[in-house]
Amino acid sequence: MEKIAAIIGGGVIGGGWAARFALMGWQVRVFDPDPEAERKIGEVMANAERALPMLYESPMPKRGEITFHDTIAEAVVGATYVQESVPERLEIKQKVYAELQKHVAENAVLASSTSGFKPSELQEGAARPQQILVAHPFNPVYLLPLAEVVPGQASLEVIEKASETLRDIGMYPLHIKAEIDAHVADRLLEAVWREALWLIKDGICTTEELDDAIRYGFGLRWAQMGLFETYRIAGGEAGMKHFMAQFGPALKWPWTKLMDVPEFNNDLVDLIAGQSDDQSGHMSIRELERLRDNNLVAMMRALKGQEAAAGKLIRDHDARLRGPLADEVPLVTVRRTVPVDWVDVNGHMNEGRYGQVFSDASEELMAHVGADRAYIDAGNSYFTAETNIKYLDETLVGEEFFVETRVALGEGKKLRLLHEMKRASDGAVLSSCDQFLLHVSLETRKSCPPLPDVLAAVEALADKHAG
Ligand SMILES: NC(=O)C1=CN([C@@H]2O[C@H](COP(=O)(O)OP(=O)(O)OC[C@H]3O[C@@H](n4cnc5c(N)ncnc54)[C@H](O)[C@@H]3O)[C@@H](O)[C@H]2O)C=CC1
Ligand SMILES: C[N+](C)(C)CC(=O)CC(=O)[O-]
Repeated sequence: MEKIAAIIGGGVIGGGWAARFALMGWQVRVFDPDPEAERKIGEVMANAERALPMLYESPMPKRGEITFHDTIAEAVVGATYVQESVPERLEIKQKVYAELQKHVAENAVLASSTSGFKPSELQEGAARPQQILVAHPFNPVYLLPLAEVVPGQASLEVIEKASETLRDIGMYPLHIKAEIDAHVADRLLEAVWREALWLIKDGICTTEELDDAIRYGFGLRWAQMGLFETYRIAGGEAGMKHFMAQFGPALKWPWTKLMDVPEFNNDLVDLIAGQSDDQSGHMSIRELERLRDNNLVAMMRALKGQEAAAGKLIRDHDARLRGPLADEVPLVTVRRTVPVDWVDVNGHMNEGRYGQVFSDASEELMAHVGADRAYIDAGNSYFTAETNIKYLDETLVGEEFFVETRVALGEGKKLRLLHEMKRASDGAVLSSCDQFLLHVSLETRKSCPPLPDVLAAVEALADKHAG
């Protein structure tokens, strides 16, 4: 069944949702009265399609289309999931929900991106309050996985459907059971923001120094473990109890001004905006976005290797995206995008990564002939004895490519694979690899014939690929 999402409001956040849904294979229908909405979403999509596929080793789903519609009624046709991202004004949001509920399917999910409103405020006066909930995302929506799901009066069915949809597009639905203004994460962000405004206003540090205080230290810690696990470790062997005993009294010391808000006036705006211009004014917002996206991709890919938090989530999603190989000649064993962390000082994919690409291709082929994880765990495998890689053209960051693999020889314990790595946009051959493998027993660490089923599958492929 075609998956259809409607995006109501296509600004910074709606654009990010549209891009994530489309890149994950959903048809996306947008309503936004701004005549510039299509251009703006196009620009967000350009950044998103460069960055999001870099997170994955598996082929991405076939991209969905983004279409633009003149009314809410038209935009919600066929939608099972609607994400509202109109401005943070309660009266605008409530009007949008009244219109939505006249046209949308009764079993569709209506989710709001609101940063601060409680679901009960959105549900007030609605025809079907149980259909509405909050799914609060983080910018850039196409890369950051968290969505705070706050149900209020939403039914269990709607909560479950919303969570399932969010997981389908690679997100992490965090169910916040009680509703409060600004949910959980924005409460924390707002507290840090207020304290930061004081520090700048009082002349303690500049915007740049404050950013340094985060990005060289605790920001890195938070990205992988959050607050409480980090502080548990900081308590030493005695853990959290000792940490609290040591730092508890500081709660009463003047370490924080959080109860107090700096006066929001033009002087404060000019002070912060002026320092921010000095710090980052040499780059456009789009350039800053690309820098941010590269850093986020590299960090999340590193966490993927450690199976930590967001990294583990993406790794598991990767596994769900990976299907069996299509039975075609030649076999397409790899389809992916060159991520930022694979590029070297020459600005192209480093030669070491080609080895990884062809190793991934042969692993896929092995799984295809039955030499999969279970086969290896049972004590049999193939070892590579020789590879000859030719680098034929440059492969650049963000480029999509695929690998075609042929079995050139499949006799007894010998397996010879010919791989060709091709650019997806024009089919140009970027690299080739002639790889010779030997079947081995993992017990004796010596070569031996494959088990009969694997040998038969290898021989069948060699026949199919002959010539
Ligand atoms: N900007 C951020 O960092 C984040 C914002 N949010 C939330 O997302 C929502 C949207 O915020 P942004 O995207 O930042 O705002 P934005 O101003 O960039 O986008 C709002 C869009 O809604 C459109 N719009 C206005 N009235 C509309 C209507 N009646 N029907 C359909 N579209 C309409 C506008 O033309 C505009 O394109 C807000 O609720 C905000 O709290 C959530 C997470 C982060
Ligand atoms: C500033 N903000 C309240 C709109 C921020 C958010 O809601 C989440 C984010 O992306 O930081």
